[in-house]
Amino acid sequence: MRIDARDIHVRFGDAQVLRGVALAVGPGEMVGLIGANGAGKSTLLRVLAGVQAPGEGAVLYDGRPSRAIGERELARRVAFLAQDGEALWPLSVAAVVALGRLPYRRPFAGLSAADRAAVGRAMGAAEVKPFRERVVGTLSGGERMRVLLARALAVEGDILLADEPIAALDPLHQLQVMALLRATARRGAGVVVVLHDLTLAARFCGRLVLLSGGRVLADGPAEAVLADANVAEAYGVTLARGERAGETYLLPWEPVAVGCHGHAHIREER
Ligand SMILES: Nc1ncnc2c1ncn2[C@@H]1O[C@H](COP(=O)(O)OP(=O)(O)OP(=O)(O)O)[C@@H](O)[C@H]1O
Repeated sequence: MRIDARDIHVRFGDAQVLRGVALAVGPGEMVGLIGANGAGKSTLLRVLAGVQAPGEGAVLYDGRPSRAIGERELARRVAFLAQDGEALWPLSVAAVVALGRLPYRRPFAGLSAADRAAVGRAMGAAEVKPFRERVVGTLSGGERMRVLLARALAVEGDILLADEPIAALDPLHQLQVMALLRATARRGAGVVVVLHDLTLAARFCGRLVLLSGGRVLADGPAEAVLADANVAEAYGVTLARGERAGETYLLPWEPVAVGCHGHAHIREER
């Protein structure tokens, strides 16, 4: 499925959060959505998921608006992992992951064999099987995040929208979840993942979309999107860059100096 957001405007009260954002994602694409705190990444993801209506603009799913597809069909095709899924419910891990199959189930019907297989695959991929019987509210933050990821994977949709899925994870699980998302894209899903880690964004995402000031400041391969000028404008920092085995790593280094006219400029390396 192709998801195509056109000229999206979102305003909350006086704050214009998105102003004319366009983003189209096709099957097999792994897109990293990046930008500073408050740049509008979660808002855009919610718009793509169909849970936040834009003030202006439209989101098309294979050329059709969500109302032409229907809520249930959309929920089967577009999986959404929200940022602050607190999930302190008194439910077992397996029951939470099974919620990902709700769009497939008939009212009051249990899990079908296909549902159980999808739940098993998702729990295996997100490595939550060891605590499948635990109550989800008793898990650590990172464990819980992997359970919510498993719930989104269990949907086995055409599109996976994941809002900061690695923010609470230890280094090994960060790498594993990024690899898992990339594998999901390689199997044909369109994946959009919100990230703050620019190294992992650059390494794992074939395409980055950088939001700043409510607009798309840059959209393309990591080398181009993470050019010094874009990073300075979007984040107000310089990056230190290094290379390992042909891949670049990037560290936030220092705030950009602000010139006398209020223009940010990057301090020369000494
Ligand atoms: N329901 C709302 N009501 C009012 N303001 C909102 C609402 N939702 C978001 N905002 C504001 O819109 C802006 C964008 O929020 P959003 O969550 O999309 O940012 P983000 O890029 O995901 O940020 P972060 O990196 O901090 O998660 C923020 O300034 C936020 O305070």
